[in-house]
Amino acid sequence: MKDYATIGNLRVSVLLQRFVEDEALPGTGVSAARFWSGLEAVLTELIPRNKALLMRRDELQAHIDEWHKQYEDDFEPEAYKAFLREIGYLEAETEAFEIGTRRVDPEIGALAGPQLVVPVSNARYALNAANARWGSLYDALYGTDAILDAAAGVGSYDPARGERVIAFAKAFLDRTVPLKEGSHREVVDYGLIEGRLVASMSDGKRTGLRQADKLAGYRGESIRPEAVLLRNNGLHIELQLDRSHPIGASDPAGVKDVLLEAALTVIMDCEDSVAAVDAEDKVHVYRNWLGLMQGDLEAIIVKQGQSSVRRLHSDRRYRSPSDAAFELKGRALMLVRTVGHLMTTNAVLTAAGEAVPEGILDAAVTGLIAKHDLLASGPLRNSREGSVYVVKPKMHGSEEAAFANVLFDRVEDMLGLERHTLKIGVMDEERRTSLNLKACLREVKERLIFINTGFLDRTGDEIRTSMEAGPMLRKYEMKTSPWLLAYERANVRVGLDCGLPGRAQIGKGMWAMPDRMADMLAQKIGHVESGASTAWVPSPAAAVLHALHYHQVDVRSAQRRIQAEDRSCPDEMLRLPVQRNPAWSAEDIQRELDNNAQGILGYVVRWVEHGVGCSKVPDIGGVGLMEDRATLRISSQHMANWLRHGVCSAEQVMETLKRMALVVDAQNERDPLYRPMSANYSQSPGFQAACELIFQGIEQPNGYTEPILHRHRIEVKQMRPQGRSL
Ligand SMILES: CC(=O)SCCNC(=O)CCNC(=O)[C@H](O)C(C)(C)COP(=O)(O)OP(=O)(O)OC[C@H]1O[C@@H](n2cnc3c(N)ncnc32)[C@H](O)[C@@H]1OP(=O)(O)O
Ligand SMILES: O=CC(=O)O
Ligand SMILES: [Mg+2]
Repeated sequence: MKDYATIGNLRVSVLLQRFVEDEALPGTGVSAARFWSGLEAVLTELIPRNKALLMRRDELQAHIDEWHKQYEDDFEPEAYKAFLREIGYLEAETEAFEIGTRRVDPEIGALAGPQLVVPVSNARYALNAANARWGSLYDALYGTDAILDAAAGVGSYDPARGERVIAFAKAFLDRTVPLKEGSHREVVDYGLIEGRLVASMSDGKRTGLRQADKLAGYRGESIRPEAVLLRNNGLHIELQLDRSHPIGASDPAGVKDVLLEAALTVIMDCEDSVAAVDAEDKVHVYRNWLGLMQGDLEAIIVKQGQSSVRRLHSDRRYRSPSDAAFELKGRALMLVRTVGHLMTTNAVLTAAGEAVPEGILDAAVTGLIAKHDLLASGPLRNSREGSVYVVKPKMHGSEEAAFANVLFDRVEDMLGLERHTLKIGVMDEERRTSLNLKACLREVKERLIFINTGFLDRTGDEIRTSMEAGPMLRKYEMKTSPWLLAYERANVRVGLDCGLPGRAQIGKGMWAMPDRMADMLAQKIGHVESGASTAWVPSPAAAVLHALHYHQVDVRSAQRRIQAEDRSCPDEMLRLPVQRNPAWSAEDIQRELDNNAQGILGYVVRWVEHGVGCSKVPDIGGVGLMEDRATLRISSQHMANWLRHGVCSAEQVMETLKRMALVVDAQNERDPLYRPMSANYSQSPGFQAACELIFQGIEQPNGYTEPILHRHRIEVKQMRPQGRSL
């Protein structure tokens, strides 16, 4: 087969071989022979174990399906618990322990702030995300609906809107870095004298900061600085001063912007927000990660006819109040999310011609690439502590966490890395992990750097696990249902009990309405109050706005309060989100189906036909929702569940899909590469994939969408090799 090279007993796609040998290996001190023989050894050892873990998932699901076929949701909680224990779904209680992770960067261990997620396949967005460590508060407020109508932020500058933005920003300064007297609104000049901030007021008086130690530094001349650096709850705020700038000129103190330290960390995602189905796609994803780790990734940006090159930002230079030069990181600390244990990739084949577990290949190649950062081969550092931060999704229970730990051990050995260099962020997003979280964390306790409530996958798993118990609640009711609230609380509790603060993040999930920033400002503070040291945001502007929450709430104090209160009740997680005796009207049912179908089609058609792994898709109310594979898992499993329990018929689902396909076609009509699904439903790969996800939803392993999406995307790529990929 000409596309594959035989290396030892493996057959490696030539695209991958060339990438690894010509681009990734040079400079790492790892030879090609060592890499490939190491990979072969890891695969030989771990493939059987990986397969056994997947079989165990199916076995447990089959037991649970049987139980519900017998009892539906009519059983005593204790009997259900005993059953889950008996089949090994619920693991034995874990003795108290604390994690022992060492060499973590402050962004993970010491600081609390937003975590941005980005599909690493899109270099333009990935660079933007890495640079979102710092973001303009003025832009985030002006360009979104955070404080004013979003529509008004488009077009030429609106001074009235600008004034509201500035007033908001100065009120924020008054709350977080207040002056001894008066307001930042009244300041006409900022300067430093003898290491202290001096604010001259419009009435001629001078004042300083109420807490002098909130001054962190400055840039320019101390008496006439171009930037004043402040710090609150560990996060920096830069007042940018420039009277020659149009905004600075109209500001009494010459403030042209307030820059916030925003995305402390960013997850470069190789998983649910990307569509990578073959060696070509995998190499594209790996190449961008390499560019980030070597510091030379570039993207050409064309805006309003002007072309520019986007690169990683340098570190930021300041002088301290006592006049010593220092730098702050200019980029978010980068983590990489690899895939889970389920999928295989034909980028590498075993001697028997089998595709290998994609998660194993990801661990080896992303780890190899990160060695460039560890060896400081490029101009910019990611981890100053010499760690590689890997986020591991979709693990079920402690045996799968233990498997990840062994995999990381083996990859460290093959790459010549010190033990526990590869850190792990555990996505708490499958029911078997949530219920046994402590046991899972114990398996990775020397390398754990985060837990995160991935509530989207978790909801999909909740639906699939209890599929046979009855019809599920409507989708919008899930977010406030008892199991989910218990899961969110238990996660924080376990994180605190296992000593994560100081060593690892306790993280919360994604804000999935990227255009609804006012709602995010109002609601996402709840994440910080609930003890999370980070939470996911979908865009740089959202990172800036979410950073405001960490100025408002001191996370460590919130965590101490939570530890003292102990309101978590893990057994509540076992309350099934089943709607007993549903009394939904025909309109309610149709609305739910319409909404799910629109989201599924809008996302799937772009995934399968264009290789776009994350999209903003309007729901039936017109609200743009971030859709990725996890949200697709929820919608498709939900429809499969209602079909299974006769809430709707197959004909109704098909009618709904065809009607919604017209809506999605209309939404995409300006895209010249888009092929309408309604032109020929039976020939539309997107439409067919959507149908399979619903009508064959119950047969999908744990309700995952990857197998169907991959199969259809591969077919499309074979038919139309020119199809775009992001
Ligand atoms: C359940 C889970 O697993 S959640 C985790 C996976 N999900 C994600 O990673 C979501 C990440 N977010 C995204 O991919 C995008 O924001 C989407 C798809 C939701 C919306 O994308 P778009 O419709 O293109 O956004 P929109 O047009 O509003 O904004 C585009 C601009 O914002 C920037 N942007 C948007 N999202 C991001 C991001 N996550 N990181 C960096 N920059 C971003 C783009 O770079 C672009 O700016 P540019 O022109 O200067 O390059
Ligand atoms: O990965 C995140 C989720 O919510 O799922
Ligand atoms: Mg997920």
